Formats: sequence, C-alpha cells, structure tokens
Amino acid sequence: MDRHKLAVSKRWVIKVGSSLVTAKGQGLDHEAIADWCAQIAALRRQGKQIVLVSSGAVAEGMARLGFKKRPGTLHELQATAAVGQMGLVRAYEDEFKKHGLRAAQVLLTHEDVADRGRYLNARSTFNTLLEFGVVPVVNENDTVSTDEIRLGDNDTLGALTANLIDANLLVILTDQEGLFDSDPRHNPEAKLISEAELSDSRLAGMAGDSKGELGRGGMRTKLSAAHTAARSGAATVIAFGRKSDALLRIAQGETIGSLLKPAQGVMAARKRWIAGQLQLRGKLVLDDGAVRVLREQGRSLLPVGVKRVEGEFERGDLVQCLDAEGREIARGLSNYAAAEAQKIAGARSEELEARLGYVGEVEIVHRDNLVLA
Ligand SMILES: Nc1ncnc2c1ncn2[C@@H]1O[C@H](COP(=O)(O)OP(=O)(O)O)[C@@H](O)[C@H]1O
Ligand SMILES: N[C@@H](CCC(=O)OP(=O)(O)O)C(=O)O
Repeated sequence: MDRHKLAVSKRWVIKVGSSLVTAKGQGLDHEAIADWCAQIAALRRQGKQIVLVSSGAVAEGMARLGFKKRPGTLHELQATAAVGQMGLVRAYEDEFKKHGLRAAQVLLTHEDVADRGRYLNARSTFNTLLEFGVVPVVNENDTVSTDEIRLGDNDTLGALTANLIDANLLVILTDQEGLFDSDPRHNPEAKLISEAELSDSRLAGMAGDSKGELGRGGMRTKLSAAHTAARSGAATVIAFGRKSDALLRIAQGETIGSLLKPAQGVMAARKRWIAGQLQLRGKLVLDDGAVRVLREQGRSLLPVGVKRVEGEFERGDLVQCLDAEGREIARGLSNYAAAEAQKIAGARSEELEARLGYVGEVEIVHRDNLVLA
C-alpha cells in the first residue's frame, strides 16, 4: 500500500486530538475547526466518505464552566464533558453547514463496540449516515463511561471506528509532524519516521507515553491505534494538524507525516470485534499440544488441552489462552462458564457428557471465536 493508493482510497476516519482542537486551554480553536471542515468538504467533493473523531469536550466544558485546571474526579470530568460536547458539535455543525454539508453526532462507549448486537447496530448507522452524505462526528460518550470501561483516548476510538466502517485510512492529526524515532518533546534531535511497516518491532521503542497538557494517550496510543486499524486492513497516517492543507495533501499522495502500513492479512469482521474487546474475564492455561495446534493449525481449543481455569466468567465471555509460562497465545469467547470449564478441563471429548451431566459443545473455544496473539 503506497501513498498514491491511499490518496485515492474512499473511506477515511480522521481523528483530531485534544492537543489540537483547543486554543491553549481557552476552549475550542474555531479557526482550526473551520479549516479542517473546509478540507473535509473538499474531500467529500472528491467522493470520499469521511468519519471525523474529535476530542475537545472536556477542554470546551472547562472553558464554559470557567475551570482553570482539568477536573480531578470522574463525575466532574463527566459533567464537564457533557457541557463541552454541546459546543463541540455546534462548532462542527456550523462549519460544515457553510459548505452545504450535514453533520451527525455519534457518541460511543466501549460497550457499544463490545456488545455484538450494538456493534452491528452502530455499523449500520455509520453506513447509512455515509450513504446519506452526512459527516458523522464521533466522540466517546464521556458522561456514561466509568473508569473501568473507558476507552480513555480517542486514538483507540478512531481505530475501532475504522474497523467498524472498514475504512481504508485512519488519519490521526496531532501536535507533532508525526511519529519520531524518539519523543521530540524531550529530544530535539529526534527524526521523523515518514514510512514504516507496522510489523517493524523497533516502532514500539520509539513511541513514548508523554503527552501534551490536554492529550490523553501520547504517541504510544497512536501506534497501538495503528495496529488496531490494521486489523481491518486500514493504513494510518499520523500528521501535524496545523500544517496547511494537511488532509488535502495526504489526498494528493504527498509525503507528509508518518505512514504506518499494515503488514498482516485482514482479520474477519467477527474476529476484529473479538480482538477489540477490552474486558478479559478469565484465563485458560493450555498444554503444549494445544498451544501448537492453535498456533500452527488454526484449530479450535478443546477441553483436553486446558490444564487450568482461572477467573469468573460466563458463557460467551472473553478469555485469555496462555501457555505454561503465562504468555498469551490467543483470546476468544468461551463456550462454557468458569464452573463448567473447571469440570471439563483436561477431559477428552467422549468424557464431556459424564463430567457435565449433559451433552455440551466439543470445543471450549471455537476457532471462529478465537484470535491468535
Ligand atoms: N516518538 C514520538 N514521536 C512523536 N511524538 C511523541 C513520541 N513519543 C511521545 N510523543 C508525544 O506525544 C504527544 C502527542 O500525543 P497527545 O498529547 O496525546 O496528543 P493528542 O491530543 O493529539 O492525542 C506529542 O506532543 C509528543 O510529546
Ligand atoms: N473524549 C475526550 C477526549 C479524550 C482525549 O483527550 O483523547 P486524545 O485526543 O486522544 O488525547 C474529550 O472529548 O474531551
């Protein structure tokens, strides 16, 4: 996948970070928002379908409520985001309107992508909005996202949205020219990586988690977002959002920012959904034979290969499959609740009925519901 191919690709998710969308803690930078909306309108005229993921609710809420510092408690943050989200969508609606475009507000929580029914529902809504020619403006539903289920940073949300709509490209606009070989905030000699394969293991060591005053994730979550986007085959460009015509230049195939290219094959939609889950409920420790057949033959996990069961989980919950040294081999949806899994761990298929007292499924995790690490 090269820059020119991406330039002409049809579906893009564009993420605008907290560090950009706000004018130095004084609420929203309306000029910058006007500029991105004008560029997005031009991209729409080129026939592209765009979903915009924008941060800024907390920052705008702080300005509206007169707070000098980011609130410390979760409920204060949630309330602040609720106030600020009004200003955020209003700013986008006003700007898109000037170009004859309609915008739509989409607020998502982790549960919306974790629950299969809600995930499919969100997907259809996005597709319908795009068919209507509307620009969806997405943010995390901060008001209802408690700490344990928060996505937290919008890089992750952007990547999951890219998976959801099968985007070709995820553009992450931020306050740096792209991914550098070390954090440019601390190292003035840092060099921009203008192109890399995501399979390159050196990348992880480059991205630090230091961030701007308002940013949540730093470069580390952007890199991890690029990996997530790659599951559905999307490439990621990380670029400086204040560079003039940044989006239009990407659409002309210009070399700006960092292009991170997916190396792996495209994961089936159902597996992508499994891999996007955040909440692991339990662990299955496998014997060496099971590790081998999972890895090398892509087979289902049978009870006979499970040595130990840990955690409290229900049928259908996400569990981690580990080798004897505790390394993750795969994760998948369990056909059995923890208590039943305990009963059948190590059992051969013909012993299952006697152990369970009923005829259960032969696989503890079926290969369609299993994603290798
Ligand atoms: N290798 C790196 N290259 C570029 N930026 C990096 C790197 N490592 C850490 N960073 C930091 O990541 C910050 C951007 O992340 P963040 O503040 O979360 O922005 P946003 O609000 O746009 O998501 C940069 O300002 C920079 O200090
Ligand atoms: N949902 C939050 C944004 C979370 C956040 O700051 O993300 P990021 O832009 O990735 O640093 C808000 O609108 O304030």
